[in-house]
Amino acid sequence: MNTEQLIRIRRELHQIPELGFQETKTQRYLLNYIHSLPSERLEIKEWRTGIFVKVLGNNPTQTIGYRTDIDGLPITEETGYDFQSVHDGMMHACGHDVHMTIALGVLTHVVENPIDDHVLFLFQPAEEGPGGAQPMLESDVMKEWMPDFIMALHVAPEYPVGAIATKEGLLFANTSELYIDLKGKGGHAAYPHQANDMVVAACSLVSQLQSVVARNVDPLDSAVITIGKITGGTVQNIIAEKARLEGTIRTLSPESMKRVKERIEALVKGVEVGYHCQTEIDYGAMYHQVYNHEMETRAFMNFVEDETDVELIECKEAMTGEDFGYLLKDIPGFMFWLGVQSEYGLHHSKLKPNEKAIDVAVSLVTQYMRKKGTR
Ligand SMILES: CC(=O)N[C@@H](CCC[C@H](N)C(=O)O)C(=O)O
Repeated sequence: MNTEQLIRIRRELHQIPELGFQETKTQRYLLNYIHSLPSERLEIKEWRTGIFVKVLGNNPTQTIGYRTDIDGLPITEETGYDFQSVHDGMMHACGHDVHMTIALGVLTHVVENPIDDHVLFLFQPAEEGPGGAQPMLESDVMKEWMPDFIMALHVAPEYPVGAIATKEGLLFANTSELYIDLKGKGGHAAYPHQANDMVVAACSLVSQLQSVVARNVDPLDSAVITIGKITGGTVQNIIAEKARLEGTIRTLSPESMKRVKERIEALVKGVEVGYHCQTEIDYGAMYHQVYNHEMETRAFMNFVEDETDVELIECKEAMTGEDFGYLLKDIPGFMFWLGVQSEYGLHHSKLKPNEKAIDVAVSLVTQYMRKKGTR
């Protein structure tokens, strides 16, 4: 596929972002494209709003896996692109449009120039939540088609266009969503002594939560608690009966996730007592850390350095989460960042990944697959 076709695909996908497990138009778009390829070597299985595609190898002894995520985010786009999202309040603000395009580029290449081994492509829904990797891994299709190795990439606005950044071992954090509901007693704004105000309780709790990372986590370890959304109350002159905090927790080990949660639970209990209210905590979706297999990652890094012109950056771990971590728990492989140099970062309404990175990634991934899967 040439650059022009890749960019057209990226822009078309960019226009139709959909939330996790609602990616029906995206799935249709991907299927239409995949069905346009010569079919002799292809086996295609739909899985919920995702797709498994197996490209049969010439002389297979193993299966190489490649995963892309396909969902968008609930963000109103402000890029000013003339191919802006046509779905109100939704945007590909985490680069999954670029990820899908690269996967289609690699798939096309492998169909047109088969390697010895089979290649399995996972078009995975719901990476941003509630998580598609784990159920996809547990699916019957995966039991039948389980790859021996798997790789994936994620765009990185902070790195130069087309550069690759990765490391052996821990790459992305453990994550857990965090939802806290507070229920007190509403009332007239002029009679605070007769009510239990949940806006005040929620504000206090948000401040207290900051102390967990500052005071309960070893400074040489790392953790993040971000509250991204607060809702509560009805109008300006009624004391709020209910409030809800929505956030996420990030830690560098499953053990510190447990400790951070214990501290959050203690603080929420304190608010319950202190503000005479009922509380409920829900941890929503949790993602296992992305842990790159040492040997596989080192082999890839050596390949990038010794056999390509692509810039290789040995990066630090990041507090981002990725449910690709579940796949790496069971299958040897790795993930890497692909530099797309954008002024605005991931999850920003003005994220503009540089499209020049697409060609670089398609060529790099296909070259590596060919090296791994040809005898
Ligand atoms: C790469 C990236 O941005 N991934 C997301 C994963 C979200 C996990 C879950 N919904 C959560 O918020 O904990 C991220 O926010 O890091």
